[in-house]
Amino acid sequence: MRGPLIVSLDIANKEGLFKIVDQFPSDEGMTVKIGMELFYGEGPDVVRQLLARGFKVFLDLKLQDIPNTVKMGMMQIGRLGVTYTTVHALGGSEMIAAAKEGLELGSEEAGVPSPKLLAVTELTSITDDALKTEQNCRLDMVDQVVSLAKLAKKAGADGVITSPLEVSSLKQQVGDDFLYVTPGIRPANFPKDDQSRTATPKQAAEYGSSALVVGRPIIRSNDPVAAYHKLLKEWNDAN
Ligand SMILES: O=C(O)c1cc(=O)[nH]c(=O)n1[C@@H]1O[C@H](COP(=O)(O)O)[C@@H](O)[C@H]1O
Repeated sequence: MRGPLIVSLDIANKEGLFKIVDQFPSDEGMTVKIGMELFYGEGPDVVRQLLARGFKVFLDLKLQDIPNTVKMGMMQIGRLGVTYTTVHALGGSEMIAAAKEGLELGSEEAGVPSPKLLAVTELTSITDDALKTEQNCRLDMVDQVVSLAKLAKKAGADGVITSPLEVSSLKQQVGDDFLYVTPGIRPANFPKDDQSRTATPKQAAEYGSSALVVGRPIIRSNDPVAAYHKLLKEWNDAN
């Protein structure tokens, strides 16, 4: 079975959040992603409320700092009972290993399962050109993403975040025993917004994505539940 279609709830406050969330049945084990906008405004209580309603939560704060600071931050995240969380792979192998250690310590202390640690490779907003001219990277996008994914895997991450466009190379070069979670998902005819490396749910399935992350095409829709089910069907029905 295919992994989840994770709905990214990039919304400013609890009122706006629950206006959308309450339209979805919470008994389907659906996974929702909370990012920095909501978390900085509302704090960890909003995560607890979503968990209490039966949602699985992906807490996406993309930590990147020295290893000890990340470890201590991840201990706090580990206590919450979320299913996934993120670091930037560019923080390095020691930082990724420290993040994993922090998650395990925090979750063990709280008696909840340890969240899966996903390392962000190159953001899906980064173009091939920006990789070369702004990051001064010698590698092509695919090779850079593969290199970061290998580093993240060796350091103990459970998977990476990347665009669907790199997934088939990742599966060949990094292996099937690793999660490839892909944002940058756009239905045909939906604007790219600030995303650069995009694909439809069907294309992402064909490339071999483990799970999708979709925000604006669902939450900005007039009917978020219908938009979710349409994309979910496209994801589940693809070969
Ligand atoms: O870590 C992420 O989730 C992430 C990584 C990345 O490279 N690109 C990316 O878009 N995301 C997140 O995925 C979501 C995509 O939202 P939409 O572009 O609205 O579908 C946002 O919450 C981003 O923060």
